[in-house]
Amino acid sequence: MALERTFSIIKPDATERNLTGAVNAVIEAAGLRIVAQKRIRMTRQQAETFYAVHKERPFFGELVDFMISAPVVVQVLEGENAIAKYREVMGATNPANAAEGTIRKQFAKSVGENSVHGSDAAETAAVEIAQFFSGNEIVG
Ligand SMILES: Nc1ncnc2c1ncn2[C@@H]1O[C@H](COP(=O)(O)OP(=O)(O)OP(=O)(O)O)[C@@H](O)[C@H]1O
Repeated sequence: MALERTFSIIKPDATERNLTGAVNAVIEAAGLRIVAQKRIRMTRQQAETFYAVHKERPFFGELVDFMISAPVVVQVLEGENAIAKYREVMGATNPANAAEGTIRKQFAKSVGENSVHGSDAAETAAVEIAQFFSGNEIVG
């Protein structure tokens, strides 16, 4: 299986509680390599663009406000089957439904403040990576 890349965000609820390293430890223990990473404060426009697929959902405003409420860490993760593997490592969207050992089970506060994002498919991974990183910032 070829190496694959996925896009990850360590969300404001996690950066605020100083959990960046703890989340990264779970990522690395799962065999995923962090090939790009930066801490940023998302603009409202970046957050709205990133979550545009959810713009008709009732929680959209709350989601955008949350994503700009504190810094986030954006990342590119690389590994075999990285997209599916990271979704597994993150756990279910709602931490109440997340499996033991997953990032969301360990750290998420609620369905909204759920500590991490991970791309759901190869096409979205490519778009999301390109929204936040230029090619020379990714070092595999
Ligand atoms: N019912 C809800 N109330 C508040 N926020 C929600 C709700 N459902 C989803 N969200 C927020 O919107 C994000 C995107 O929802 P989606 O259903 O795509 O979940 P996901 O694919 O597990 O998460 P992500 O896209 O962040 O990896 C969730 O991670 C969460 O932060």
